[in-house]
Amino acid sequence: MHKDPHLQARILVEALPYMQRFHGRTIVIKYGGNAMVEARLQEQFAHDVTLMKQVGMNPVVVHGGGPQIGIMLERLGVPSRFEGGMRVTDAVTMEVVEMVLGGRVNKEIVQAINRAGGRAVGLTGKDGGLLRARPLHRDGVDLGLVGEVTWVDPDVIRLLDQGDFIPVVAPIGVGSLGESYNINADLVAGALAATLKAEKLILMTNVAGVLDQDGQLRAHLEAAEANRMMTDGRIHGGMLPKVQCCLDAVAAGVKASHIVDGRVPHALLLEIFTDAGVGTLISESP
Ligand SMILES: Nc1ncnc2c1ncn2[C@@H]1O[C@H](COP(=O)(O)OP(=O)(O)O)[C@@H](O)[C@H]1O
Ligand SMILES: CC(=O)N[C@@H](CCC(=O)OP(=O)(O)O)C(=O)O
Repeated sequence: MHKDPHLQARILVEALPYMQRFHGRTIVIKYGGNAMVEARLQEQFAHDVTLMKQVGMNPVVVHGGGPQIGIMLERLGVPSRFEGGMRVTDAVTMEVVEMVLGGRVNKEIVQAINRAGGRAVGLTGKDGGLLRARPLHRDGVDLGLVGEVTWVDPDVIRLLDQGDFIPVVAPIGVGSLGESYNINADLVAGALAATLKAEKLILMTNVAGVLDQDGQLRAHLEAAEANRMMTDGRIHGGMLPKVQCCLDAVAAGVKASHIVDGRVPHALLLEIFTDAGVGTLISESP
């Protein structure tokens, strides 16, 4: 399955203890960035998730798709803008978001995992009442149908795990009147990891991890230092919600949260099965 002999050797030597440690455990993965759009990386991701399942873990995939939504909105001539990293979502935009995320993107990932030998099932937050949501209010800005998760009903995920299926979740929530909400995928992954008391939350992105002001990768950040970096501006922009979501997850009982470089081939396997890992580990302060 994996053609890189160097990687094969490392995994053979280092993986066994991790396989034992994570057996039967839930690992929530936010899949996004280059790893999602580059065909070769997507194929590797699908193999990695399938392997995790085959050796007894319960991977749960939450996917993004911002760029794919942007392309479709442009094609349809629907203007789009972001406020504080969130796509302002009116009713027409929501229709497109639901079609692109719940349809095209979700099924592409399901198909990639199935092709790799896994059994994936695609869901949105509407399926089985998985993700209840309400409007996200931020600094008085009206974001329309952008949502935040208010309640996770994990029954459908547990059922799929027991049936040896790999759940693939599109970040769409449902309101009390059945209306749809567009939720940032990192936030959905964090909420799911917290509810499932996951062993790990892994956010795949397009940078090496959390960088210091001199561009050095921080391989490990404890909560107190992560908070300092957010306050003094070393962590800003799109990295802010990621780090906040990792901190929320560990505070809620997730053992460790990781921000990993999805541009690295087999980033997921390296993170889970090797001693060094890739990217930044965020944990509670001792
Ligand atoms: N300390 C930091 N370390 C790394 N990236 C940071 C940091 N602070 C801000 N960023 C920015 O956050 C971006 C990652 O967030 P984002 O683009 O929203 O990711 P994604 O598209 O994967 O969700 C980086 O490209 C970088 O511009
Ligand atoms: C509210 C909001 O902004 N939702 C995102 C949902 C998709 C997402 O989060 O995709 P990425 O992880 O690829 O950015 C959006 O509309 O783009």
